[in-house]
Amino acid sequence: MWLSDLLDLELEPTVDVSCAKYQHTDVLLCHDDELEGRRVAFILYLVPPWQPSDGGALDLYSTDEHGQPACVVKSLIPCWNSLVFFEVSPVSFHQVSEVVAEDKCRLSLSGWFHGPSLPRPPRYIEPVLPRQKHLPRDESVLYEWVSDVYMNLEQQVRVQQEFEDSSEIRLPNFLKEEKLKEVISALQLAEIHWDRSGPPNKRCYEAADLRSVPDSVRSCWELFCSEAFFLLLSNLTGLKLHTLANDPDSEDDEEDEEQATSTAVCVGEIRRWTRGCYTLLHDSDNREFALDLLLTLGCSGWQQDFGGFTSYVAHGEDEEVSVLAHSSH
Ligand SMILES: O=C(O)CCC(=O)C(=O)O
Ligand SMILES: [Fe+2]
Repeated sequence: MWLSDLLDLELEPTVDVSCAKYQHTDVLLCHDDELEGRRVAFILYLVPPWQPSDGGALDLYSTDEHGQPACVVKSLIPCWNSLVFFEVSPVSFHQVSEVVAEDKCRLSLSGWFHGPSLPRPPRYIEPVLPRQKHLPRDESVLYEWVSDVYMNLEQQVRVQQEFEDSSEIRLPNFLKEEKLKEVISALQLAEIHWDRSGPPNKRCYEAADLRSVPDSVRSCWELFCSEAFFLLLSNLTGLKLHTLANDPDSEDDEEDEEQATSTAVCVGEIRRWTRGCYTLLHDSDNREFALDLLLTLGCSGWQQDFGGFTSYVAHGEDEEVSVLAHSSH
């Protein structure tokens, strides 16, 4: 009644409540709480004396012109027996920042009051990143960069078979050792301009401004975008990523002609992942076939519990279909 009067809205007599416990390293990433009928979110904190340096703040986000979360504009430090509530709306983005205190437990009772649903604005559709056709580079770029073993035709057939069986493959020692070293040290030494990627309800990591990367990094980048690399990838995967690639599935010329007009394109980024970085599953706006390629740099000695793995979930399913842990490259 009190809340209904205060907010001047009709609330249902029942309420959702649950108890949450956040401890060292726990976090709840940016979300808006929106679900049919949820109108007011509340949290009652049952915490020991809490400092901003303990983490675990309830961070509230501003939104941009597309209604997407932009930056944290308010951080509420939990406090014993204090009640926080806010209206759930398409712009009520918030997160619980990582608890960094090692020995404190952030306990809370939280839930939602329900009422008539509000009309929602249409979901924002992100523009797709510009894709590019391959760069005209002949196969000498492959001999310069790619380990000899992957240039061997028999080995390419073996890789292709394994890829076709499991839809994923890890190619250890893919780049020539000296080239890899060159790229890693250039990445470490150079003054690269890193931009934070968002919005935080979808992703949070840093991407290099390609204009600021040193030459060896740019050359490595161009390797992956090169015409010769598209052909190599076709051989390694059996996918027709280039008009000249063999396509074992198509025997008639008509199909070949059709595919010739739809040569693959590529898009990518040089990303830096540090503590607190993530990408979140979200409804993707355009469903398409794509080959994901990841080259991890500077991750030797990486261990499972460092995090930073990539997980794939099939559309409409809850379970992961595969998890790729990071290895040296
Ligand atoms: O515990 C908090 O401060 C917020 C929790 C929350 O946002 C949620 O459970 O949806
Ligand atoms: Fe929430």
